[in-house]
Amino acid sequence: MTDFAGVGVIGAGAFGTALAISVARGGVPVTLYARDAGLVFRMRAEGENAARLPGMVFPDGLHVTSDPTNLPEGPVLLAVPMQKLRGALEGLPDFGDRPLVACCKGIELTTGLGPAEVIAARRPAAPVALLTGPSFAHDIARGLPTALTLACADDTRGAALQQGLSTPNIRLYRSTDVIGAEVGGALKNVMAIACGAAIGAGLGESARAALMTRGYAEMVRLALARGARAETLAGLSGFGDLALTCTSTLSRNYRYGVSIGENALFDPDITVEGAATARAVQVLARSMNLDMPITDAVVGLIDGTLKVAEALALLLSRPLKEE
Ligand SMILES: NC(=O)C1=CN([C@@H]2O[C@H](COP(=O)(O)OP(=O)(O)OC[C@H]3O[C@@H](n4cnc5c(N)ncnc54)[C@H](OP(=O)(O)O)[C@@H]3O)[C@@H](O)[C@H]2O)C=CC1
Ligand SMILES: O=C(CO)COP(=O)(O)O
Repeated sequence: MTDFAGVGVIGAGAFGTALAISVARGGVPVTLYARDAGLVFRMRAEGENAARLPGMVFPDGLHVTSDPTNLPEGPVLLAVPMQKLRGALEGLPDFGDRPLVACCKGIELTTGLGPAEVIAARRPAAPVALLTGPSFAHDIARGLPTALTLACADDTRGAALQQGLSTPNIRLYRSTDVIGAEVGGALKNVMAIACGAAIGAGLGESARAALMTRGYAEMVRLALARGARAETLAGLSGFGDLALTCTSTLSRNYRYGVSIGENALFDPDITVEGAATARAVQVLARSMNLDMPITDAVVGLIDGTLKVAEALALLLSRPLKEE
């Protein structure tokens, strides 16, 4: 299935661990890097990542390390949260000409850049790609079928990665529209927070459908303004992930939104990419003179400057317009 000697995965969170399990099950040697040597010790002893993906037994061919120079020759997948990506790169070796594949979703708060752009800025000589689309880590690790987008500006390189990183349960579709795939993966989390808040506040399924649809319009608006293709947003990395994340209680972004709608507490240690990304997108959109009312509402909800009823009133009182 692959020409790669092996695959390295940076970040032993839920997603990095799930990807490592699936690729190794496909017969490709994988080394999973965690910065915490204690966690590496426990994962070796227990044959699983009990902290992030309990019950998912490591297959043969999956190795763990706390030394990032120990990764095999081949692509390196970066599966850390978006706002941690730049810092993670600073602590990692150069990796030469090995392809670096961003596996995170979001926009960097300090720069307005997406994950592939951050990697390209920090590692200008490396080939860069993006793996994104609708999938929960638990589904991947359980071997359930998933379809994702592998985006790479260099189509030849993208084809090799598509071939090499597809697994028995991950079917990869290829795209050269990296910006479109980045924007879709980032914005769907913002919209999932909005949908969760609506459901949590008892506004109903019709309100959720409206938010998903008008949220999709915001995704396309930002993507087109950044030079992406509209059809990318209609694919797995946009519409596909929007559909999954806005409708499933397995989504952390959605559950965070529900907690806002219910006025309930939410564990601050849980990764919720849409929160920082909503703020980053608001800044970006304003600098580009783009109208992003749902994103603005989500920022207000997260910052506590808006209650759900006030956000709703703001959205509903906007001037009527063509769809
Ligand atoms: N979970 C899912 O179902 C999916 C997640 N994703 C995306 O994957 C990305 C990661 O999410 P997920 O795995 O769920 O997050 P988790 O919260 O489960 O884990 C994040 C991991 O990143 C590690 N990390 C943070 N900073 C660094 C660093 N500087 N160097 C090395 N490792 C670091 C953390 O290590 P430590 O514990 O030491 O802090 C932790 O293991 C997100 O962008 C998310 O949107 C995409 C699809 C599905
Ligand atoms: O990206 C995901 C599904 O595609 C995971 O969503 P959450 O980060 O909201 O759990």
